[in-house]
Amino acid sequence: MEIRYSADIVRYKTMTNSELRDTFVVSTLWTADEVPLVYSDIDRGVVGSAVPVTKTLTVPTHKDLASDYFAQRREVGVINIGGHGSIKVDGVDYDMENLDSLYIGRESKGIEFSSHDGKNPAKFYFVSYPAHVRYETQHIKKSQANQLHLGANETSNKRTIFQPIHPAILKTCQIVMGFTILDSGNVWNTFPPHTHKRRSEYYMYFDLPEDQRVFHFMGEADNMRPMIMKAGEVALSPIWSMHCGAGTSSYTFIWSMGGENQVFDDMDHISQDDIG
Ligand SMILES: O=C(O)C(=O)C[C@H](O)C(=O)CO
Ligand SMILES: [Zn+2]
Repeated sequence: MEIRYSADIVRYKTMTNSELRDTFVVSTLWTADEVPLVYSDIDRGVVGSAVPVTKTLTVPTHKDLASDYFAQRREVGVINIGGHGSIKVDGVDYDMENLDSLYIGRESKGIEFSSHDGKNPAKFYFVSYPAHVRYETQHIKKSQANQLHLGANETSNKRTIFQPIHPAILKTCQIVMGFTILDSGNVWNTFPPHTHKRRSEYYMYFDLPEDQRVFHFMGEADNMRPMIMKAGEVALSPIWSMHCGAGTSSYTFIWSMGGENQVFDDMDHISQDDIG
C-alpha cells in the first residue's frame, strides 16, 4: 500500500505541474490480478482497484492500518467499470454488472473479487473510509441509483449524476459515492467549481479514449491549477481545494466523498468573477 501525503494550502502554490500531479494524482491503479492500494492522509481515504483476470482477488490489510483485516474498522464503496463480475462478502455473492455499486459495511472480513470472463474482466474501483458503526452491505444496481440530470448542450456540460451510495438509498458512516456520465460531445463537469470543507473528494476519470485528456482544476479561486488526467487516474481534493474539469472528449468519472456530513448539494460554489 502506497502512503500518500498531501501538500497543504500554502505549499501547493509553489509546486510545479508535475509536483502537483505527484502529490494529488493517483496513477498506479488497474494492474491485472493485483489489488493496488493508495492510502491518502486526506480524510484517511484508501483508493484501490481489482481487475481479476486469472484468479479471484482479495483486499489485503497493511501494517499502517493496524487491523486484522482491511474492513475491520472501515467501510468500502465499490463500482464496477468493466465486464460482468462478482464480489463475495463473508460468503454472500453479489452479482456486479457494469456500473453496479456495492456498499460494504465495517467488520466485513472476507472481500473477494472475481470476473465472469477473464477476457472481458470486471474492473472494480473502490474507496474506503474509517467507519465507527457497522451498516449492512448493500448492492445497488445502476438502475436503482438516484439520478440528477444537469447541464445543457449549449454549455457543453449535459450530464447525468448517478448517486448509488447516497443517503436517499442507504445508510453509511461517511462515504457518499457515485458516477457522472457526460452526454456525447459534452466535456465540462461541475462548473463553476466548488468546495465543501465538510468533506474531501476523489475523482476517478474513465471512459476516456487513450489519446484524450481531462484538464482537472484544483486549488483556490485566485490560484486555479490544472492537472492533466488520463483514463483511470484519480484526482485527490483536500477540503480547501476547488474541483472541476473539462475533457478533450466526453468521459465518465466516479466521485467519492468522506467527511462529517453527507448532504450532496451543500457545495460552496465559487463565483466565476472570483476565478483568476
Ligand atoms: O458533474 C458534477 O457536477 C459532479 O459530479 C459533481 C461531483 O459529484 C461533486 O463534486 C460533488 O461534490
Ligand atoms: Zn465536490
